[in-house]
Amino acid sequence: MLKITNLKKGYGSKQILNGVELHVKKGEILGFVGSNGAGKTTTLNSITGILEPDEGTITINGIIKSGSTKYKKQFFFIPDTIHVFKNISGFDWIRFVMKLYDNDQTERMKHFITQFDMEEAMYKPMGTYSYGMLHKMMLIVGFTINPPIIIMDEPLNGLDPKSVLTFKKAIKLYIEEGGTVFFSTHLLDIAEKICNTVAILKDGKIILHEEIDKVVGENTLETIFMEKQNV
Ligand SMILES: Nc1ncnc2c1ncn2[C@@H]1O[C@H](COP(=O)(O)OP(=O)(O)OP(=O)(O)O)[C@@H](O)[C@H]1O
Repeated sequence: MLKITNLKKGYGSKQILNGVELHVKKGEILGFVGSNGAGKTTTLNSITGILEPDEGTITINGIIKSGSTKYKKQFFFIPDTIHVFKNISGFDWIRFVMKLYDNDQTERMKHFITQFDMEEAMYKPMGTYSYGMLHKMMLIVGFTINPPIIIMDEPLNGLDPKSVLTFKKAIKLYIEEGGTVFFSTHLLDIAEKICNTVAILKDGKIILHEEIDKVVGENTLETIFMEKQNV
């Protein structure tokens, strides 16, 4: 599904990604973890085209990363910091994104709007949304357009407990329908519950990519993570 080969990226003289190798298979709900500053956002931004890496190859569904619509339609990205058109309503914006993806799924959109308790807010300008509401709106868009892979940077930031539950249910449905999820998080307990695989980024490389059940065993993901960080 998503294949990253020898990904390298530095800022000035500081090397952040130093040969990332990762093959995310269809059906994975991958928790992408690493310490602050490990390079998770840099990796996600390299996949989604926000950043140009120094070296490496990225493909989704066999399509090599480029600025093409074909590549962009393979994923939907939910960044940590969400910038929106402040005067446009969430509803109008979702309809616009559905057109971009050639995927008019009005009934599905209504379903997720209700599930995320956003019925009232969707008709208001996005400039009035709280941080959590912006995240919910992006999740509604992602699950509505149903692309091959949804990539998210800290998607649970700002979500209330009910929305976290809705998020879990939506992911389950999306995976059953053939989707793949790649999300970065610091919430190891939640990652352990939601994800079926985990990848740890350390010193610019993936030092572990494994099924959660296999890696955790009698331990917790937190313990394994600390062990791998040599803490
Ligand atoms: N535009 C930039 N210019 C210079 N350095 C940068 C830039 N963007 C990121 N960095 C540095 O690259 C490193 C990796 O940053 P990145 O945001 O990818 O890490 P992260 O794993 O997502 O961190 P966190 O978990 O804290 O969000 C950090 O040391 C950061 O300061």
